[in-house]
Amino acid sequence: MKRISLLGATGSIGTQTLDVIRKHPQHFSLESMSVGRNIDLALQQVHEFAPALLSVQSKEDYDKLIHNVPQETKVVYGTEGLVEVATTPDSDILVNAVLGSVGLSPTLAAIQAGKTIAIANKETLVTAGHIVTDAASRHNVSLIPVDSEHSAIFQALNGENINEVDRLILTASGGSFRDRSRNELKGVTVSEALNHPNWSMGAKITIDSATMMNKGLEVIEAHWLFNIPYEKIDVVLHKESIIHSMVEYIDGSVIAQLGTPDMRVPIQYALTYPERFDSISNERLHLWEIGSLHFKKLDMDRFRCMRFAYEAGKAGGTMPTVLNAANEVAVACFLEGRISFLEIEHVIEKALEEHTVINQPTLEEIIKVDAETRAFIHSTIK
Ligand SMILES: NC(=O)C1=CN([C@@H]2O[C@H](COP(=O)(O)OP(=O)(O)OC[C@H]3O[C@@H](n4cnc5c(N)ncnc54)[C@H](OP(=O)(O)O)[C@@H]3O)[C@@H](O)[C@H]2O)C=CC1
Ligand SMILES: CC(=O)[C@@H](O)[C@H](O)COP(=O)(O)O
Ligand SMILES: [Mn+2]
Repeated sequence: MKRISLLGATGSIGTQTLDVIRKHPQHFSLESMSVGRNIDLALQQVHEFAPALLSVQSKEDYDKLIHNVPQETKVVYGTEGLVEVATTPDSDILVNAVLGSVGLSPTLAAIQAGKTIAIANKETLVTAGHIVTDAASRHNVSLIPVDSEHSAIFQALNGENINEVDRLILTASGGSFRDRSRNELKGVTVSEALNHPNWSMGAKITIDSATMMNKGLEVIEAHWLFNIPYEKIDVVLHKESIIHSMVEYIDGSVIAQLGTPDMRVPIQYALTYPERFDSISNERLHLWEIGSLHFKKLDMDRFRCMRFAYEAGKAGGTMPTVLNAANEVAVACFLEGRISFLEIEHVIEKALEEHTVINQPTLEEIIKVDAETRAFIHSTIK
């Protein structure tokens, strides 16, 4: 029996993690969970899974909830609440499926507590990759990827020698606007942008897919998870999202991982690794039904956020922190209808241009740069 702590239980990855737990009750139990603002769903989840600990985002929601949860469930809130969930003494593994760089402090706390981490939350690795990976290696903690591309690479690296890797090849669907030119991006709506062709995901990552910032964040995530230089990480457009990513070795062999687009597969693999359990879904990959798979070279002038991400990653230090914070705020403003789709990349570019990189930043410096960048974007947009 593996006892699980789950950050972001009410989200897309969070609810699919609960599907996996529900499918294998003899193997998994939910020890603790956090939510943001979706208190109604949180209550249902608490009644179904009976975790010992629940964290909510605000004191206000804590006050509302405290009398509605069973006595066996302790309720906490805020960043301290996230940290308490992440470090639950009785849990074996943390699934980090919270959204945004708010995931950084619970991740670091979990590492210090020696917890294995199934990591979906990419913003944490982008904003402070060197701090997270240094801490994980010092505490001998495994970071098991959940993101579909990184799970694919993790599987393609299984049993191989990392020194014999020539390159990592991440696949990108191209997102909601993959068939439009830059000119055709003027005036696109939020609901068009939220219409991802292959995956059903949370709003922020769906917009990131449309701007291609998602793939940019994933390049930086791959750099930190697999310790591979940016020059050896490529992205190829693959509109079907069937090949989830590939590793090319020095002898020219390419090992890929394929499957239908279903996040419950990589989530479950992260929880069962190195074993595999029965699939949660009956749907199998029938290549004859798909017929053909397509691949295209990535155009960095069309998808400018890809260029920003490579440049920020290569610049290193606090540059990826700026990239991430600017993107988080810009996407939130787009979702609120305050800026246009193309303004997302415009304000991110401004933030990157304004920033003077700090090399090997401390955690305090990262937190400060994150806050300053958010303030800068808000003032730019105002
Ligand atoms: N969805 C997917 O298929 C994939 C997602 N990822 C990554 O996983 C992470 C989660 O994505 P996804 O599940 O789509 O996101 P969602 O928006 O669907 O869910 C986010 C979760 O985090 C909670 N949350 C948001 N902000 C806060 C906060 N400030 N404090 C506490 N809790 C908060 C939300 O709570 P509530 O809803 O209650 O407010 C919700 O439980 C992201 O980093 C994403 O890039 C990676 C690969 C695939
Ligand atoms: C499911 C998943 O891992 C997402 O990150 C997905 O990859 C988004 O698809 P694209 O970014 O390729 O559009
Ligand atoms: Mn992904």
